[in-house]
Amino acid sequence: MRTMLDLRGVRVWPGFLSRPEQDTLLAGILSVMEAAPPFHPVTRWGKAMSVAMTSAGRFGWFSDRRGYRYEERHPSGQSWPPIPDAVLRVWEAVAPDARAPECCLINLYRSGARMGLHQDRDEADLSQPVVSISLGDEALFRVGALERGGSTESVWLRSGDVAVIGGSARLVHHGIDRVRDGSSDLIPGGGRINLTLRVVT
Ligand SMILES: O=C(O)CCC(=O)C(=O)O
Ligand SMILES: [Fe+2]
Repeated sequence: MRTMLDLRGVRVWPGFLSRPEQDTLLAGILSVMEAAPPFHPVTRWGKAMSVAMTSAGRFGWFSDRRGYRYEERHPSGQSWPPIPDAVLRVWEAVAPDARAPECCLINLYRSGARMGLHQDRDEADLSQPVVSISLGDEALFRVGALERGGSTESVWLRSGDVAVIGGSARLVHHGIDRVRDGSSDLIPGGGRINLTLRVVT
């Protein structure tokens, strides 16, 4: 029996993936990163994000001075690589009723990277969940409310944990306050990789 935590409606399964499963996922993601190298998107305000990103799937998440959006091509001009099968299996296991994911956003947190509180709202169909897979160093994940401000709750996400941001929690504010350097040996060069699978259209 798996345990599930409920964090303001965000469902978290600690230890969802075994170490061999994490290794398989990581191998697929490292080949995506070779074909579509991570880059630091720039926000509307002209500031580069501390998290490096790339994507797999039909769409990739992108930001520059024009704002946040999904793009069909990596900045190199090439289409994004396909989402690895092992990653799709996780989506099917935790979101069996959902449509097929169209984007796997790959967030690479090297030392000092963080992600401020935000909502995932660049997708057209908000009835579809966002599935998040954590690999590598532990990260302090903060979840707030649907509205801005108010109280928040945090949990450490560890390598192999899976979270689903869906249903009534689909638009909750969330972010990564900090990552514990050296807490995992999974990622070559250290750090954390988070995958978020999304239906975009
Ligand atoms: O890194 C994480 O665990 C969260 C990532 C996230 O919220 C996002 O990519 O929108
Ligand atoms: Fe998010």
